[in-house]
Amino acid sequence: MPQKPILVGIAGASASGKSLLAETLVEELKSEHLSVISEDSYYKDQSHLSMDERVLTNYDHPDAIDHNLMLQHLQMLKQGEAIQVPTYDYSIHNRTSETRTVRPSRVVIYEGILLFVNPDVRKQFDLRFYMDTPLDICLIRRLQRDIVSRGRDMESVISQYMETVRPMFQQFIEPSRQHADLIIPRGGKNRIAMDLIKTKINTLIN
Ligand SMILES: Nc1ncnc2c1ncn2[C@@H]1O[C@H](COP(=O)(O)OP(=O)(O)O)[C@@H](O)[C@H]1O
Ligand SMILES: O=c1ccn([C@@H]2O[C@H](COP(=O)(O)O)[C@@H](O)[C@H]2O)c(=O)[nH]1
Repeated sequence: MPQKPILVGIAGASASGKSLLAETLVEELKSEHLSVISEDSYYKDQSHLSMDERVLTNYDHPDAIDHNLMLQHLQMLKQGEAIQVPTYDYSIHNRTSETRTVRPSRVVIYEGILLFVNPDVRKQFDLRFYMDTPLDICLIRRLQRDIVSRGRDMESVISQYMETVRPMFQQFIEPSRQHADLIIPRGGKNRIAMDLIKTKINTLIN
């Protein structure tokens, strides 16, 4: 009988601490039981566009993400099947030619800004968490992270933030918090929230 994993979704603004929460759960729970997948892996292929055109894509709009493929993957995991997750390179704003095999571990965590916007996708998650970190803190963290790790400069991070990141947060991401089971204030270092989530996941695993 194939294993049917528990699917966990962590949504919230960019740089709200979604990845940190997911990574901390992997560290603190038995890691062989957990896999983490980023929604960013599902950005649509942009090989047909030049670099100048890719820079203009609105990466915070639901249309930028292949939620059909994500839905198919979530359903496959539920049936105990392994999936081939695309890999994404932020420095070229495109998928690479590689994929990553993810097997249906006991718990599969998806983290991403737009996970709860599409009704078919969000209903696949058994547990839905929303990181409720103040936007000014997210912006400061995003500036640091994107310059250090995603090959960006300050001017491009700020202009993208004003043109798309903030308006799309207000239009799509913030309203999607109503679909969460648990709202997590202060982000990925909220010890009490972390312990509650670990207890819940342990109960479901055992
Ligand atoms: N509670 C926190 N305190 C300090 N730094 C944090 C906290 N949460 C996240 N960070 C840092 O902020 C940046 C963005 O966090 P990350 O988890 O990558 O956000 P997301 O996955 O939501 O985009 C990272 O550099 C991370 O280490
Ligand atoms: O090519 C790209 C792809 C995405 N982005 C930005 O990434 C964030 C989502 O990732 P988080 O890890 O949740 O921050 C989104 O706000 C996009 O604007 C990008 O800049 N370039």
